[in-house]
Amino acid sequence: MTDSTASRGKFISFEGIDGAGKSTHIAFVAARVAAALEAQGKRVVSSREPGGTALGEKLRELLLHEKMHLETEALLMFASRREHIAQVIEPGLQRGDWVISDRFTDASFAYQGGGRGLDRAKMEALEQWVHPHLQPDLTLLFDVPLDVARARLDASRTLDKFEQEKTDFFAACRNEYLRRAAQFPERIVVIDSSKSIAEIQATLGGILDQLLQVID
Ligand SMILES: Nc1ncnc2c1ncn2[C@@H]1O[C@H](COP(=O)(O)OP(=O)(O)O)[C@@H](O)[C@H]1O
Ligand SMILES: Cc1cn([C@H]2C[C@H](O)[C@@H](COP(=O)(O)OP(=O)(O)O)O2)c(=O)[nH]c1=O
Repeated sequence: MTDSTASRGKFISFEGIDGAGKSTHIAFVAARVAAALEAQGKRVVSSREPGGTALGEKLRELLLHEKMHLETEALLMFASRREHIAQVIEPGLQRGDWVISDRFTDASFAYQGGGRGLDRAKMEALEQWVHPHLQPDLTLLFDVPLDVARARLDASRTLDKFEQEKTDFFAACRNEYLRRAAQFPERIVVIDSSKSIAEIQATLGGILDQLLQVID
């Protein structure tokens, strides 16, 4: 938990390697939470990283399409995040709204740390600098075997810079995500995303019911 005051909203992040099915489930979760919050006059704020603010979306465009030094990439991810926290996440949580973010810092550990090999100590320093007192209340980690993710990606869209990476890269990202899930089991819930969309939604419904009990 990030805060003990009753009126503060909750922060949920979505994570997983590209093609795991994360985007497919965000609208479902947002609608479910919004329906539960309506009676209190609270809202769901859906956002994403990199991005989520006007500046962050410009950084996203660069990050997803330009080649750059690994450390530049990590710094820009955290620059986008800093803006996102200041403009969207913290104000939303303080209003009592629930904030749902398509990716947060676990993605930097997975992609820049695991995938690209940036020293974990540097990632931890950035995390401490940018959000020393903020963590998601819940992180949903959509996990699938690499071949399943690749087949889904190839069938669904034109690939960006990250999505064009090779199997080894995604294997390292996935390992780092799973390492983080083992390190923070109270925050990160691993969802078996090789199941059908209906089965996954049933699992998500159960997880949300538990989290939503706190506002009943
Ligand atoms: N559980 C699932 N079973 C079958 N196909 C899925 C499942 N989840 C997602 N997909 C499909 O896989 C593709 C990639 O899903 P998406 O949600 O965009 O992944 P991500 O956001 O994790 O990159 C989409 O075409 C989506 O419809
Ligand atoms: C937030 C974040 C994203 N990324 C990468 C992961 C994704 O490949 C990409 C964009 O994420 P995403 O929005 O999930 O892509 P899409 O809209 O195509 O589903 O940015 C990082 O490398 N580090 C980060 O810190």
